[in-house]
Amino acid sequence: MYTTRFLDVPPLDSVAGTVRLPGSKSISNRVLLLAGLCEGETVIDGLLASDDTEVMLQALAALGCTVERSGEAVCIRGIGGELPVREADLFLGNAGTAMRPLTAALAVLAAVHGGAFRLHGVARMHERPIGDLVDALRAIGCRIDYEAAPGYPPLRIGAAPSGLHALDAIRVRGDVSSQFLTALLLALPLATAGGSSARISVDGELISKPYVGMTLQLLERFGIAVERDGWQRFTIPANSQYRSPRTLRVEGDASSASYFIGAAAIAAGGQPLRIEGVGLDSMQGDIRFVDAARAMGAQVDGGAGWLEVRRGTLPLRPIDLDCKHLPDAAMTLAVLALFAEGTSRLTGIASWRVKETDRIAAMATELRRIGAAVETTDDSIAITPPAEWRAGAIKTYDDHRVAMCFALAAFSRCAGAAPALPVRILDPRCVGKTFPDFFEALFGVAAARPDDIPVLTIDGPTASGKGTLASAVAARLGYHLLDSGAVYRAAALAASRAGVDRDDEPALADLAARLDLRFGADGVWLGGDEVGESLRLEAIGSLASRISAWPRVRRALLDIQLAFHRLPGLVADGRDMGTVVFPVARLKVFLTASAAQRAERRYRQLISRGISANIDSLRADLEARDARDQSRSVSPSRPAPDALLLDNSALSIEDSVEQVLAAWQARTPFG
Ligand SMILES: Nc1ncnc2c1ncn2[C@@H]1O[C@H](COP(=O)(O)OP(=O)(O)O)[C@@H](O)[C@H]1O
Ligand SMILES: Nc1ccn([C@H]2C[C@H](O)[C@@H](COP(=O)(O)OP(=O)(O)O)O2)c(=O)n1
Repeated sequence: MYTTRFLDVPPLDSVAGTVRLPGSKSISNRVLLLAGLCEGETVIDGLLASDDTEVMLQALAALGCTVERSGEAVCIRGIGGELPVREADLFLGNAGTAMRPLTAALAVLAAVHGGAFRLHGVARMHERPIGDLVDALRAIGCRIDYEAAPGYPPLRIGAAPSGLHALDAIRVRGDVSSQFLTALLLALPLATAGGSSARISVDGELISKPYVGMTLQLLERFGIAVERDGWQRFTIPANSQYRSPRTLRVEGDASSASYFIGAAAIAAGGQPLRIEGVGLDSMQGDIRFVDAARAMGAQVDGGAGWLEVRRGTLPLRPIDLDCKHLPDAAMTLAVLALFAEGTSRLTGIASWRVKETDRIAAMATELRRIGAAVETTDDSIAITPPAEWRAGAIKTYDDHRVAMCFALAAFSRCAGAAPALPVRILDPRCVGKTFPDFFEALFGVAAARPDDIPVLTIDGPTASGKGTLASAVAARLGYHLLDSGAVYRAAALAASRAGVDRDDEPALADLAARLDLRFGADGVWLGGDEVGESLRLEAIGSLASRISAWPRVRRALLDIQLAFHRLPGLVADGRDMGTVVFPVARLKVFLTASAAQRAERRYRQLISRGISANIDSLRADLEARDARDQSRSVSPSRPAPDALLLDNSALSIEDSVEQVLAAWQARTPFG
């Protein structure tokens, strides 16, 4: 997951390959609650790992459920209609799918068993209405108090003074959020233990019916057969009891699929994009996004648990659609509208106003930012594609779906934008709510023209701070990091281990060409050995300096270095990054510091690692190395003509990082 302040998605051209979707958030949190309420163990496979499921898991654990994780599966031992923990303070983040059902379940449990619970979340959660659900629960005798603003969390739930009653005449509004009805359906089986059935009537037209359909299907899996009269009346039979299905697999998230269906509908690429985890048999309403994408021009095939999508008509056909049944995936349609020939209109989206943010306002603002003409009403949005695309820094409002759908704006070339533009996604971490690895998954299947994948190079002499600066800058930009010195050092280490003479160019080049080198989060691996520490030895640095003077060695190591040039971008440090390996780099920094400073830094670095060192010999060594690196015939260490020269002798690390980031920012269109 990207936790940077922003992520620049370069102009993207095509998609290909296979993407596996994370589990559906809606199914995951419903199943977790049901597993938590029933007796015995339920093993849930394919559960979404995200912020929203995490708060649900923590709440269940706090309420006395046993939660065991093993790999992809989670095993829940439920409380079986009892209430082992009678007091808890539950933080539920911004997860509506946790707040609403837990409110209903705890209100009913506390009414039956007694107890005191506090439910709260982030600031935005305290702005999301829950009054209609609370009213329905109060009407059957539950005790729920508002801690602050009436109608909104935080909530305090307590024992019911006179028990539950009027179970046969429960009323709930269905036209604001279907989550209220879902919450009641999930929780009310608990209220039927005393021998009465529970009957719920829906006031107003029920929105998001497919989500309620999903709730009913999942209840059935847990042994609860709800009788349904159209979408207005629901009856839960007396003495209903949750029965664990023992094992259950969560479908991939159909809303998450929409970003990839959308990408494949607009991107070039002869092959279809395969999407696994959700298919045409899905129980999720948002699978109907497939019909909308087809109507706009996409070619979609599919079966049970899979989809294959390719571009059909482009520009897309504009769409005029009532989106009541697919409120979440409809946001993706709003961005696809940028690729249509004419104005698209999405109606029936009043529920957008009470989601993670006011989504109608957010989408309108951000679509306009990249050049679209947008008109909105209380429950609709109309989008006309940009006459001229603009590079936009997209605000995401702590809303995962805003972040994910706007990533599609990076395909602007497919809509004819010239030049093609990158898109900046602010606070990309918000995708953690439902799809923590969304951007990684996108970069795994999307391709960009090499010239569009940005590179920032940092060259300079030894101990000037290249590595420190490069890794800090890469971390701030969310880019890959190439420590090319480590590649030369690895070749030197391999040569030293194999006993190859430092002057035997053909043997060294042969060894370099076969180097089995892997850089991973778990260290640097040469063959089966982790060699991170060994590479830093001064003797290996010196040998690297010597063997790196051989042209054939340099050539043999080129591909390893070029392979780092991947989406979303690269920061590369070394001697010839800007001059030879990445001459097209957007920013080339040549970093220097006085020899005295550098010797001092290296000395401190070695001492802090418990390696003894002598400052005078270090200085002599580094001066000899500088001379060799600068004077060799191929790729000598020197600044590129267009390099930014930065002497950091008198700068702190943070100051150097800020200076380089400022120079980088000035070279982006987001300035
Ligand atoms: N601007 C700076 N000011 C002070 N110390 C620095 C600065 N940049 C780097 N250092 C320190 O100098 C040492 C050598 O830096 P390193 O990044 O390993 O250099 P290089 O990759 O150029 O050989 C590190 O211990 C680092 O913390
Ligand atoms: N792009 C590069 C990177 C390193 N080298 C050579 C020259 C250097 O003396 C050695 C070791 O590089 P490294 O950057 O790890 O060395 P320092 O950390 O600066 O001491 O490799 C090179 O020739 N070209």
